[in-house]
Amino acid sequence: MIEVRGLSKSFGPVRAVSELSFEAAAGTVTAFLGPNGAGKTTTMRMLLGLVRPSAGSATIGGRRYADLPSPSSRVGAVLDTSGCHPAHTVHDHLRVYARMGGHPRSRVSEVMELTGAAAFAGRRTRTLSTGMRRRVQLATALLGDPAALVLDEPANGLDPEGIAWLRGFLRDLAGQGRAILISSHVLSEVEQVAGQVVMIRQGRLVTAGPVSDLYGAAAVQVRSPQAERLRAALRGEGVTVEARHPDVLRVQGLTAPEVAAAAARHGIALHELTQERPTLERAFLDLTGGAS
Ligand SMILES: Nc1ncnc2c1ncn2[C@@H]1O[C@H](COP(=O)(O)OP(=O)(O)OP(=O)(O)O)[C@@H](O)[C@H]1O
Repeated sequence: MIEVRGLSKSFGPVRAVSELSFEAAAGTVTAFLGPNGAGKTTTMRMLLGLVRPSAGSATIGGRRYADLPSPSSRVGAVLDTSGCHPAHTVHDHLRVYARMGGHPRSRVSEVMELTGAAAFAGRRTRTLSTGMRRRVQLATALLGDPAALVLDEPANGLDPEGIAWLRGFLRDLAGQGRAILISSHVLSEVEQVAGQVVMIRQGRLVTAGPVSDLYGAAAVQVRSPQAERLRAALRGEGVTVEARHPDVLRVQGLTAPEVAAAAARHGIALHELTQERPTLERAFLDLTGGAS
């Protein structure tokens, strides 16, 4: 399990991370979300022992990175800066990292097969596309078969096919019982793969919980030729109904099935019923009650 407790980091006057606490459990993909500059990379770098916290702790399996025996067998990481020697082939690169981590040579071909990097094993790393590079980074992270993965914006630069592959891959890895923490500033990129979300803004926690909670706050859009009657039928505590058009309402505080059930009870025809997919910004606004 990946655990962050009361974690803070200041760079001079900049408070990058502020009293942050959350965990990423085994067997789950946890999305670490926040706008640019929110403190995601700094938090991940503290987890990986690359930045020293000003206060608090960041642990993997109960230990700080620096105290982990054979760290690459405990946690695999993909950071934007994870470099490859440009003249090395993919195969050479993985062999070097396997040797450094004390992992058996047989792992090299295993991780190449797992990530699809086997298809370009002989290519020099400087000639790789972004998508290929991501696969090599993931292969490197998996050399030690770690129970935890910390991936900073792993979908960055991937095309839709690459993103779809990554989703399936991360789901499989989590299904094997690993704790996976992935950062992103795009909710749609991670909502289909993550079970849990941790949202931060300006270094502070906004919310942590199941990804489905985000939709609790999301609105439902409904089109009906009897919109005014529907609006009256939906009236209730905690429900906000806003007319978008003469025949379109945006409803907050009810789920799509609840809106459909209310319409059915009153014999009101519906022509369209859509659960809005919140953008990260929208979810932030809903969750923070509109405070930005
Ligand atoms: N080494 C550093 N020195 C000074 N300030 C830093 C340093 N690293 C990060 N910061 C600052 O800390 C804050 C958080 O940055 P961080 O890179 O952790 O955010 P992020 O959520 O990963 O953003 P992004 O999505 O843009 O990658 C920013 O204000 C950034 O400018």
